[in-house]
Amino acid sequence: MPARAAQRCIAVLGGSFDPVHIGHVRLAEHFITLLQPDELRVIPAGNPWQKHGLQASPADRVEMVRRAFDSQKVAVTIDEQEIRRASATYTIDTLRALREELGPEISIVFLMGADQLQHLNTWQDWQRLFDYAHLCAASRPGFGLDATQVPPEVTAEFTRRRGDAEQIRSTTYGRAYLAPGLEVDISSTEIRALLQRGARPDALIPARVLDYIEQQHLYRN
Ligand SMILES: Nc1ncnc2c1ncn2[C@@H]1O[C@H](COP(=O)(O)OP(=O)(O)OP(=O)(O)O)[C@@H](O)[C@H]1O
Ligand SMILES: O=C(O)c1ccc[n+]([C@@H]2O[C@H](COP(=O)([O-])O)[C@@H](O)[C@H]2O)c1
Repeated sequence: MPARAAQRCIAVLGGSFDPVHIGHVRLAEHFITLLQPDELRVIPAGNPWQKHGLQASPADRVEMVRRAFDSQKVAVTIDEQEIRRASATYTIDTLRALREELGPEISIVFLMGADQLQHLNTWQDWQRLFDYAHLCAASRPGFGLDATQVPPEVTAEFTRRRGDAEQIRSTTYGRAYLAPGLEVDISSTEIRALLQRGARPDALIPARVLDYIEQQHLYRN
């Protein structure tokens, strides 16, 4: 199926979100500003096979994500498909399901931070991801986007497929985009450690997410 003109554009942010933080929100907002999508689809991972187990339950992660993305300029959908799927979470399965659900005339744009770009070549069927979606990656402190930090085959694929924001918005899949300039030095790992020590990382997490963490006594041990 050749890429065709897109009627609408959906930006997709997948993640463990254990817990969701301001880095995730800023990543999404960066691409919302750039691409002006019609919808942001946030997809909490069910069973992220490259991580060593998650601390919060799927239900808690879904509720935290709901709270974190409750005031965006675009429509936001929290999509629980990966949580419903029992098997390991592979993005290729998710994008295939999204394409099936949305049909051939929607631009699907999968967003990620540079840490994931740096090992994209280890993802299941990573080159086939472009058969279903565009891929956009943003910088992250400690993780650059340039060829010295990204595996050569990933850099080659992103160079070959490079598109601008308008091409990504207006075609359905197959392009790549690198966004330097996002420098939000926050990670879930750091937040879990702070919470475990009894700190209150209110500058790192949306207020309503921190309220939920406290109410539910999450990440205390
Ligand atoms: N501060 C950040 N800047 C840019 N991208 C980010 C940032 N934090 C997370 N991301 C991206 O968001 C997606 C989901 O990340 P994830 O939920 O694993 O958070 P994390 O902070 O990396 O978690 P952990 O510390 O547990 O590994 C990934 O594509 C990741 O690259
Ligand atoms: O498809 C894969 O093999 C794959 C490998 C690693 C990560 N991902 C996806 O990348 C997104 C961010 O993952 P993480 O581990 O940073 O939370 C999330 O949607 C994961 O399902 C996907």
